[in-house]
Amino acid sequence: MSKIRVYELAKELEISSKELIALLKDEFGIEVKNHMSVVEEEDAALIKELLGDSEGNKDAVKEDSMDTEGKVTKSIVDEYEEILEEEVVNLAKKKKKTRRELAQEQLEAEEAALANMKVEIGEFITVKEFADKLGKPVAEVIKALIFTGIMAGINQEIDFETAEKAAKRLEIDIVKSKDDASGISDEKEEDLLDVNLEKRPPIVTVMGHVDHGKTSLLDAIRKAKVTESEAGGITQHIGAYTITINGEKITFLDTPGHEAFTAMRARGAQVTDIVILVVAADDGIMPQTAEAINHCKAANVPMIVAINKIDVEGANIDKVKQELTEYGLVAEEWGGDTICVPVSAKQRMGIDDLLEMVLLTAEVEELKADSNRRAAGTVIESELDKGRGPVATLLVQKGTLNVGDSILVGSTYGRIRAMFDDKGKKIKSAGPSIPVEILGLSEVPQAGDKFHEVKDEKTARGMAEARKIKEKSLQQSTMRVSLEDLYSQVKEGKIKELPIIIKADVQGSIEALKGTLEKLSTDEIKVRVIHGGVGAVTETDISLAAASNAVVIGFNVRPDNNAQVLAEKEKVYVKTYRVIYHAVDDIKAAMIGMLAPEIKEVVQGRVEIRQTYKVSAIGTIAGCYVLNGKITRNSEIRLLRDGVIIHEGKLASLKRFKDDAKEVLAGFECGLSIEKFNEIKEGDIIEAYVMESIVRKEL
Ligand SMILES: Nc1nc2c(ncn2[C@@H]2O[C@H](COP(=O)(O)OP(=O)(O)OP(=O)(O)O)[C@@H](O)[C@H]2O)c(=O)[nH]1
Repeated sequence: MSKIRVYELAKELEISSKELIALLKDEFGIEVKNHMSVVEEEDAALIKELLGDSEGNKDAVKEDSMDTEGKVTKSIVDEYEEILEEEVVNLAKKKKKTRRELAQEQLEAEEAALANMKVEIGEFITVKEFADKLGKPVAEVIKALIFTGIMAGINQEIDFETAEKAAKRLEIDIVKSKDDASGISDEKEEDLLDVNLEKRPPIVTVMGHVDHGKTSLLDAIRKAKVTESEAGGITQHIGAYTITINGEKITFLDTPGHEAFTAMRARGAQVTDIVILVVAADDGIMPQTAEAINHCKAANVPMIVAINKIDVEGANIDKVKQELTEYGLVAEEWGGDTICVPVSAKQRMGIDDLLEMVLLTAEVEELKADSNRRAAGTVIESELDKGRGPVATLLVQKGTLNVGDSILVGSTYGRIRAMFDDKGKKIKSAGPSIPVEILGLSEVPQAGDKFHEVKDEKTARGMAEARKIKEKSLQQSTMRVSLEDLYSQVKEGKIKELPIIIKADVQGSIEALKGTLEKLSTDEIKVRVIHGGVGAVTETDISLAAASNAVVIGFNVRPDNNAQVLAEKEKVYVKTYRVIYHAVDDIKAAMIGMLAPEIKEVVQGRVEIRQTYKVSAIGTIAGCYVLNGKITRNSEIRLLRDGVIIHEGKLASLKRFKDDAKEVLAGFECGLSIEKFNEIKEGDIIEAYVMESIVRKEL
């Protein structure tokens, strides 16, 4: 077996023999005596590979080009060879396997270490700090950022996602650090901060149909628990309050109704632990009760039913329980698991029982939080006060919030200057489930925004600014589920369920659609109707859809104006049909990725009918006002009464004063008549639209 001498190898590797001898010993476990010792060719090749010289051009090394240490006479060389060769070879043979293995292991370990060597960074970092962490020149990092579409200066803060994209270009892996100096990380990492979980008070929202007694019940609860000394002088100060019963606290959110609840949820904030559903015993389940039930179910929040107004003549508790069963809520006393408590908000009857049930439910839910960590929670309400500046009611959900703390709230920030409790009393700190009013924010945040305590105001400001930039780009890119991309989303495993909200002109259609649609469920995707209701598609439906990532299907009804605006803002997919099987076909096709090319309807505007005249020769002529957009002579139109489609067709005439008009814009009056249709009434709305043919993208 041919061998190579240490000095020859050292020469090839462009290091000194001394260095090589040390390297052989330390890194490869090969012990050689001096520069004249021999190294087996195989080992030498491996060493060369590891040290970067794969050529292994040992022939180029000549004896007379030895390094300084190699200036020895031939006879000494021979002598050494004679004495040592056998020894070294024996040693090499003995160690050969181990050495090779060792080298191989070393190589593998290094590769693994390289693969795992990820740079940790927090949620936000300045470009300079980022470059330092990556060990790259700032200019190179800025260049990488530009390639990812971000123009950033050296001191500008970038968020983790942006950093990740830039790092990818630089072929460096980064991970979000667990110990983020800013104090904010994603929800999962947030949970890591919860070390010492203790019981916390439940947060309760009251929902129900109009006039069933939500406000009265909240009043009754508040008054029942106000101590004698407080009575009279205390008016509630903020949109949430905490009461104490049997030494235990309960926090009530004082914005009754599911609109606020769902609007918050659409913003990603779920603060309510338990919902009290108020149903008047003399009225039973009404449309908004049903809506509330569906909203709670969609949010997976436990409900307690308060059967109210039991003092009223005609109150029928059993009838309410019976009606509840139609919504899958079976009273406990009937063998189900829905707690029903008969109460009278007016007579203050049953209030204590109700509160006890709330505590019991809270117990079962095991509501916990760590009060010894930095604070986090949600904005309940906010306003700009002339004298005090931005004022916000915050619900602390984790940790303890103190006066002087710096917080990041949505895309605004501040340092808490003053803090008040629900009775307007100045306080210094607040723990989990406690609502407080705070001063000191730079701007008014939005209800539903989350807040986080951060290490200082400077960090808070930097992060708020970075969030604003991010929000802008997000606004352009957020897309909720739509039928067009349903199939690809299912295939990519992004969704496993298609929640649907159905609005129709009659209850029968809802039932029919619900049954048929839910039967379309496959192993890959479950179709689930989360809410159905009679009437136009409203803002509440859109909020629920946004909160649940649902699509809205209208049957013979249309979205009202506000709903249309909100749907556009929230990017909720709304589609209306006039034939049930068209809706079913569409969903079926979307699920298997076979949506046919369609003619898409583009709404042009809405016109309000203000007056009608009957002209015997022509029929009904309507005096109108264009509310928004425009109407054109050739528009397709549909006539809506209370959101329900009464007629679809074309215009017979469109006039401005006496003259025929091609189009009339928002803010102008016009006269019109409808082809073969005379039943126009004051207050009706005409929706003008055109059909545009769009080629659906291949799914
Ligand atoms: N007899 C009787 N009347 C009640 C009771 N609870 C509420 N009411 C009355 O019912 C009416 C409606 O009560 P509210 O508390 O305003 O109902 P609400 O659900 O808050 O109504 P909105 O805020 O309009 O949605 C009021 O006239 C109350 O006085 C009750 O237990 N018994």
